[in-house]
Amino acid sequence: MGLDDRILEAIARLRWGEPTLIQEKAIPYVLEGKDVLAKARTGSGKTGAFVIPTIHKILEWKRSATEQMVQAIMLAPSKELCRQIKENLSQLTTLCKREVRFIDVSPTVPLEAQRPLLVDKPDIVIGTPMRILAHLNEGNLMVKTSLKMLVIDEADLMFAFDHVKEIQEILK
Ligand SMILES: Nc1ncnc2c1ncn2[C@@H]1O[C@H](COP(=O)(O)OP(=O)(O)OP(=O)(O)O)[C@@H](O)[C@H]1O
Repeated sequence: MGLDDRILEAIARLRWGEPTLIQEKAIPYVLEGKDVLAKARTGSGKTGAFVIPTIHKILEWKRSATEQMVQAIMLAPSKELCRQIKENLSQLTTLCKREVRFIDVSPTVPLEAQRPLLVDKPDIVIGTPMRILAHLNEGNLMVKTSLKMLVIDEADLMFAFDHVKEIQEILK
């Protein structure tokens, strides 16, 4: 797939021998910059299917970047799912920690406590739709000119639990 060596080494350390089917199918499209809508059963490696190409793209963009910016937002419907994405990112960025920075702004602490974390403009911000929207509205998170990637994890749950309005607001 032409992935960055630091990602491949992290994958090797996790002892993930082969990509899962969803990873094999989805990753090349994400790398090409296409919009991807993917569906697979629980435990099939969906998180890796979006986390791996996001890390690769950020490493690629950073080679020519002149300033630090928020480039990707990952939305999940609960703080537990946000934590899962963050753990996956931690595992897969062990060899490029300095280059790829991320924070989880799910509602585990008050909004105000997260403001200083966003000042540094991490490359990836993970959060629930409501919390991401609150940071956008407060001006803590500014992505209008920098955002390159938006991930909606568990999209079926997101829409079932009526996060549609928040997601539409975020997209504006
Ligand atoms: N290529 C791979 N090879 C081996 N194990 C993998 C691979 N990709 C992911 N895994 C492992 O498989 C497990 C399930 O992955 P993951 O949580 O991404 O699945 P999921 O499809 O997102 O599940 P859910 O629908 O519950 O969110 C995790 O323990 C993860 O570390």
